[in-house]
Amino acid sequence: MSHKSAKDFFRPLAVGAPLPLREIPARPSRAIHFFDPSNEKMAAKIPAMVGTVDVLLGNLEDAIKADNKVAAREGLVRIAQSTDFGPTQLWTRINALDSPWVLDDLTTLVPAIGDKLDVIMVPKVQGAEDIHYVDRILAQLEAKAGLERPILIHAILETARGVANVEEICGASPRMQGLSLGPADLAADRKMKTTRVGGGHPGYLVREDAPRDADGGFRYDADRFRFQQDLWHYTMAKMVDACATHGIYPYWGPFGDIKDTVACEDQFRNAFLLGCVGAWSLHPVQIEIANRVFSPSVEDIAHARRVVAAMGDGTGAVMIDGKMEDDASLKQCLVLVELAEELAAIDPVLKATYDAIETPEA
Ligand SMILES: CC(C)(COP(=O)(O)OP(=O)(O)OC[C@H]1O[C@@H](n2cnc3c(N)ncnc32)[C@H](O)[C@@H]1OP(=O)(O)O)[C@@H](O)C(=O)NCCC(=O)NCCSC(=O)C[C@H](O)C(=O)O
Ligand SMILES: [Mg+2]
Repeated sequence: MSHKSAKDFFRPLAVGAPLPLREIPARPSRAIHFFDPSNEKMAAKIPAMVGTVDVLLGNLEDAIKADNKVAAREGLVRIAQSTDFGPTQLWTRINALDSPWVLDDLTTLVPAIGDKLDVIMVPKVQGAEDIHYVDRILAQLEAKAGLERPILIHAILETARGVANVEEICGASPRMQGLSLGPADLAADRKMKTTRVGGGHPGYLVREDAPRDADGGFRYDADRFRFQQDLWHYTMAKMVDACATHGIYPYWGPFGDIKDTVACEDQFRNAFLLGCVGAWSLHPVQIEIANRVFSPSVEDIAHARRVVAAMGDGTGAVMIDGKMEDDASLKQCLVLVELAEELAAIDPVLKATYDAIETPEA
């Protein structure tokens, strides 16, 4: 595979297109809230959701009926043109690159609402070639529309080949903003034997060893603990490493069991702890879960600030509550403190909560 030279990497791909960004801005994106712009009831709710969610995403791909594809695209244009999004980002998910709709998605959206669109989510990305294709078209459309800032690209990791190529996907363009894990399509593509959208499976487990009976034989029929395992751990960790390597952002995707808010919270928290910055919300009830889970807790910030204060110039080692802290744990604490600062800048309630934490003297 041929790579661009370093000097060409940050050149615009079309004459007149905006300069690519050298750093992807760390904008809060705890919940990427999906809505169907062709669904009038849903669409009517969007203006009032501005400011309550970090990202509103007009979905054009799966979950939109084929007969409604054009209405969804036109609905998104209408909503974007008539709404002031304030601090909330506007994203869209375009149709798959091999679908009959994607070219019209791009050629309609960029001229009409390119100045309002922050990120375009591209589904079923297989390799760098898919990103290169969208990258060039976006540059041409941006140049034609006279846009002043580049629209970023977010890829969904939802094919086995995409997972195998995750590193080259992350590094394919300076437009790459992040990746989401799409568990439903990925399960199908891998021929996993599940029927769910995210979450675990009661059959994917590890069982406690069989106890022995008095004769030393094994009692295989005894009641034994079973521990459900995480179907997604490998892929999520691989995605997080690839994103961190390339300075872009990883996200958990959807959790389809809307009523099971407890398991949704678990799924989101696993993602948060492993390095993801957000997850998708499919229903209004999932926004609060994502906003809470992907914001550092008061306890974590209180502890992190203590470590920062105790570590002074950042070198050496100290004991806090019986635990050794050094520059490696300090760096972890700074991740949380910096995230809290970014979130406080857009969320006044969170700011008041973090401000109220007693901070130790340095
Ligand atoms: C999941 C839903 C179909 C549920 O809709 P519904 O049955 O209408 O739910 P409720 O009756 O509880 O709704 C209550 C009210 O809230 C409004 N509503 C519902 N969802 C949304 C929303 N996302 N945004 C805004 N408003 C919403 C309803 O209209 C009700 O309003 P009212 O009657 O006035 O009180 C539905 O939530 C839905 O379609 N969600 C989005 C689904 C989606 O986008 N799916 C695609 C992403 S997941 C995916 O693609 C898989 C992935 O790619 C992979 O491969 O893993
Ligand atoms: Mg999908």
